[in-house]
Amino acid sequence: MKLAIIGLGNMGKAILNGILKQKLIKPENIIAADKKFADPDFENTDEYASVTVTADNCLAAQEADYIILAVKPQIINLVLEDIKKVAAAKVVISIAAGVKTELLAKYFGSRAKIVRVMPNTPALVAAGMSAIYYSPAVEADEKAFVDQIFNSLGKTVKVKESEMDAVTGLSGSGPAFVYIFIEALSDAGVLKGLDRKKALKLAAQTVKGGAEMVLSSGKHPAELKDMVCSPAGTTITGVATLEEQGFRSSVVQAVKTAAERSEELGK
Ligand SMILES: NC(=O)C1=CN([C@@H]2O[C@H](COP(=O)(O)OP(=O)(O)OC[C@H]3O[C@@H](n4cnc5c(N)ncnc54)[C@H](O)[C@@H]3O)[C@@H](O)[C@H]2O)C=CC1
Ligand SMILES: O=C(O)[C@@H]1CCC=N1
Repeated sequence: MKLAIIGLGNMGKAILNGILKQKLIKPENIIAADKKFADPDFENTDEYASVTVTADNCLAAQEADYIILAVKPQIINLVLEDIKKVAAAKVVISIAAGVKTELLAKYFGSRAKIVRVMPNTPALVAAGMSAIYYSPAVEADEKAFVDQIFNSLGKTVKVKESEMDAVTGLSGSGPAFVYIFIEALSDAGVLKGLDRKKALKLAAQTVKGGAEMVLSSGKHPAELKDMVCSPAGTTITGVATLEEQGFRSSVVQAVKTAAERSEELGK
């Protein structure tokens, strides 16, 4: 199986490097296309050394059986124009926020094999979360291969296409919200006298540990929170402050507005 990845920015690179680390597809079967490769100053450093690189989207699409579109929603039409003549019978996997299968079908036809995936950047360390929607024409063996790609990068979940904007606001954008939380936790540690390195380690491992508890204990987050809160203790004092400061509602608004932006991008 040959895979083309078109758009090697933050997410395209996370997917490529994740796949290479997991050794799921041999590097010689991967072709990476990005307009930046046409830049005379571009150096094919270690990052891409093992895969074929090109600035020609059409060539990449022509060579491949599976094509991942990892370009910004705002320019996806340009890329679809580039590849429409050669990609109609292939499996086209778009990760672009908001871009609907309806738009892709305008280029490849209503019976095209279109997949929408909303991954996230922790794919780079095999801790990604990808939501997948298959259009009806995608065959079982093709679904199995796409599942395998994204399972190798972390966890996957199947969603309806109508759920994609919500997923984008939550797990697509979510890592940025989590990083801000981790940064704020470690800032607070520094404020209270810890050195930065120690504070960051304490903060990141605490978030990781909390996530592991939710995923593996089967307990509701509220119950896990209650287990940390001693009567008149330190934690409930901090929890009361978070509630006073509107932490919960800030998070809800962040995901809601991110999801709404995804809806807008799809119009
Ligand atoms: N960054 C993230 O965490 C996530 C991004 N996505 C989606 O992934 C897509 C890419 O996002 P990022 O990687 O963040 O963007 P980015 O801006 O980092 O990367 C986009 C890449 O596309 C290349 N490009 C621009 N025009 C091109 C063209 N005509 N032909 C070929 N390549 C071209 C750029 O040179 C750049 O390397 C977007 O649609 C976004 O919605 C989805 C999930 C998470
Ligand atoms: O910010 C964005 O638009 C993309 C989609 C999800 C994460 N990053």
